[in-house]
Amino acid sequence: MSALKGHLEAKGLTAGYGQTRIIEGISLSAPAGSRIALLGRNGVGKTTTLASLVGQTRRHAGTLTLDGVDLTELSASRRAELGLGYVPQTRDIFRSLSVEENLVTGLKGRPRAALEEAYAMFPRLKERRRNGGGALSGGEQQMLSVARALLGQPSVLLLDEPLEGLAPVICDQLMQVLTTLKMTIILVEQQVDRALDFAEQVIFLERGRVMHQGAVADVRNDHALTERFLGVDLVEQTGTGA
Ligand SMILES: Nc1ncnc2c1ncn2[C@@H]1O[C@H](COP(=O)(O)OP(=O)(O)OP(=O)(O)O)[C@@H](O)[C@H]1O
Repeated sequence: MSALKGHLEAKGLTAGYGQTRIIEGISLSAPAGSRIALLGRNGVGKTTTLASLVGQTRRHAGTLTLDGVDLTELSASRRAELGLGYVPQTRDIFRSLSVEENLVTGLKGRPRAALEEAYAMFPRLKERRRNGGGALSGGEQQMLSVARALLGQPSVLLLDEPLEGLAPVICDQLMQVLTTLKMTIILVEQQVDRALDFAEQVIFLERGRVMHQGAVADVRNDHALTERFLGVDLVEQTGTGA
């Protein structure tokens, strides 16, 4: 059996939109199979970081490798083919296509029978497979967006605020599914508690830079860290303190 793939390594990534640099010198290492929460206050560059990893921003400096393969100069579509899966904050599903047609766009040449993987993961999508993407609830749209990314069999999955606007029970279901996945996952999420329950490592961003990378366990107990980078005292907020 081959070793687990999905070791993503960024070094000194500086990128933005046009001439504007939003992230500066981002270095991060996501070992194969690791789960990383990318956190920070609004506007610090979390979305831009994910978009830069998948090749959707303008790069000014830095390098990116996946399992030693240099992705730096590769297009977004080539990066996707090589294993980067992306679920953007906008859940970019096709509203005029049915659920099943949306899923088919994620197959990337795989046989249609692979759709059953998506339906097994999210039975709700099977029930709704003939419905238009635009007729789905927010939770169903998010399931569709995640399922479509997974059909491409990525070795790294980048998720941008997947829980935004979803009811708590749907958040529970989605996180439950994500927990079963055997791949590298980088999660941007405003629901910090859920992100920390899910991840092993945390990266804090501030003004487009990585300010801290460490184990979740250390972050949970460090009031100063969470207060500084998130503006919340997690220990107080969740009542898990002394
Ligand atoms: N397409 C764009 N063109 C120009 N500037 C942009 C664009 N998208 C984002 N920005 C700017 O980049 C900065 C970082 O935004 P980004 O969305 O990456 O942060 P974020 O940490 O994900 O924020 P949030 O938590 O609010 O989603 C912001 O100042 C934002 O205005």
